[in-house]
Amino acid sequence: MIVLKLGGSVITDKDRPETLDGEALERAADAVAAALDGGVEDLVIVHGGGSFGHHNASEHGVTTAEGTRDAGAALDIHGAMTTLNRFVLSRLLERGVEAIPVHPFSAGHRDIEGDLDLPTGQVATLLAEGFVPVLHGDLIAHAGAGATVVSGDELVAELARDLEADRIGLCSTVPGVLDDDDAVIDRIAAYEDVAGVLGESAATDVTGGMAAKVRALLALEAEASIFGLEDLEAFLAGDESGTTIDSS
Ligand SMILES: Nc1ncnc2c1ncn2[C@@H]1O[C@H](COP(=O)(O)OP(=O)(O)OP(=O)(O)O)[C@@H](O)[C@H]1O
Ligand SMILES: C=C(C)CCOP(=O)(O)O
Repeated sequence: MIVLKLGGSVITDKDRPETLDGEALERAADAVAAALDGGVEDLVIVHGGGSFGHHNASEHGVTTAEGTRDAGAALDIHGAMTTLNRFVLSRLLERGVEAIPVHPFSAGHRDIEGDLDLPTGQVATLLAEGFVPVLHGDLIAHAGAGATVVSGDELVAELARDLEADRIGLCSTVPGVLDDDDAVIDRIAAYEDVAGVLGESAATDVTGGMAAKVRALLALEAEASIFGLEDLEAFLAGDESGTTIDSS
């Protein structure tokens, strides 16, 4: 079973509010369709927000920790994400991928500590029935805070743990985690080893950029990869690509 995140920075133009990167999304959808034709069976896709969601959340002052109790603001942020989700689904459906949306806002919650609880029975059942579930970064009910943002990276980690994923990949706009000289770091085993080079996203982003990604993946028992769009096909074919995160 593969859990794949299509980063919002890849499939949108993250600097322009609510703008797709149509060409990149088509390339990603082509790679997914080719992998399924080539024998990949169980695939869960999660996509991020990019220029959908982050701008709206930022305008309303909402992050993964700062919530809102304003239903209008909540709908604005969630609505931007479901709009992007429809675009992603339509590109996959056009290619014969049996893609089905799963909206985290209607499924999960955070407790008072901010810990995420995401039921995955519906995802497992959709997989068993031959569908490709497509989740997305979203808002989520948060005890004591109203509704906060849940990033696609957190969802990937939760799904990978619960469904015991064999492979975990984050496709982003960079070819991997980069060092001070912009070279791809092959392997990361501990946060302290790379803390100095990890930063936020260069664009508007409320979920912590590369630093949050590495943290979320290091908390997993299984290995995970961070790579660019040019390596998506290779990752889906089983190759090692970009940066491998492995804390074991
Ligand atoms: N050491 C680093 N190596 C690579 N990228 C880094 C590093 N430090 C910070 N970054 C930033 O992190 C960004 C990737 O994180 P970002 O959260 O934007 O990606 P994404 O998951 O693809 O998008 P989204 O969060 O919208 O889904 C890069 O574009 C870069 O600006
Ligand atoms: C900003 C929202 C609503 C979701 C962000 O998800 P991410 O792009 O995976 O961090």
